[in-house]
Amino acid sequence: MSGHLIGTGLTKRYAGLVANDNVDIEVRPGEIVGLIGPNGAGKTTCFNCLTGAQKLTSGSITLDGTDISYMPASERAKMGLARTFQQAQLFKHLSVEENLLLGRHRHYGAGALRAALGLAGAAERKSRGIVHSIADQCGLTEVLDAPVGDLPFGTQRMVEVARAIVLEPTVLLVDEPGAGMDSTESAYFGALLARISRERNMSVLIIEHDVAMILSICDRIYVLNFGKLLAQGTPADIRANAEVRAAYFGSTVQEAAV
Ligand SMILES: Nc1ncnc2c1ncn2[C@@H]1O[C@H](COP(=O)(O)OP(=O)(O)OP(=O)(O)O)[C@@H](O)[C@H]1O
Repeated sequence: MSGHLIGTGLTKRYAGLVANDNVDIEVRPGEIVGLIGPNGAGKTTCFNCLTGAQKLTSGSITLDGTDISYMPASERAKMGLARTFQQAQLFKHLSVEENLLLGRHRHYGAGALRAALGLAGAAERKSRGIVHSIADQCGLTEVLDAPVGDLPFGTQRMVEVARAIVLEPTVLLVDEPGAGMDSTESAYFGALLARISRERNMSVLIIEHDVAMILSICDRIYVLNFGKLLAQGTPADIRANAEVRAAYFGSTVQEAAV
């Protein structure tokens, strides 16, 4: 089974600061795994190292048994590792369909671009078919023709997820999708993401500050604090962990638990 990502001893140093300090993290095939921690704990740095946007200072990463530690980001993406960004990487004036076709074009060449321009051949039709089926899975069929900038914020976040999924990844890294959403939107988003993950058999690693959403959708959770792993375990383990409560949750976890 594919979609197995393992980071071992991940360490990233900036001048005078260790943003990730010997972090071991694993996402098994089909799992939804949360990565949480206070601001500045090193979560996005961890994503950047896993995807290849930043070079590790030390440590190693495998994807389905292949060492990808020194592989360029584009190669990792071709191997099945995709991500979303905290600031969505979308063209606001283009339609949802055009954004998804262009997202596919970045990795699959001119076929998708020709499809975006309406120059349909067999490859282009295939790209368009895949984009439509992913849009459907992500609940975006009704808004395919709408300019992304006109859509509600939560829908834009789902377009960002769909833009990553058009690469047909086996592992998707989702960076703080709930930022700017209220708790209802965030819960809806989390439930939809969990369903997409199950339907596509796609592993997910998600950074999120909305603890209630993380506790409800994740199989396992890692907690980072000052660049180090503070705890890991099931949602029940994390809820019960006194160190996590003290360092991070405060009363939030009690609210989330009820
Ligand atoms: N390019 C960089 N150069 C120097 N320091 C950096 C750089 N990027 C991040 N840092 C520092 O590394 C630490 C970890 O940052 P990171 O963005 O990974 O944390 P985070 O947990 O994702 O935070 P947030 O929840 O606020 O997004 C912070 O102290 C940050 O200021």
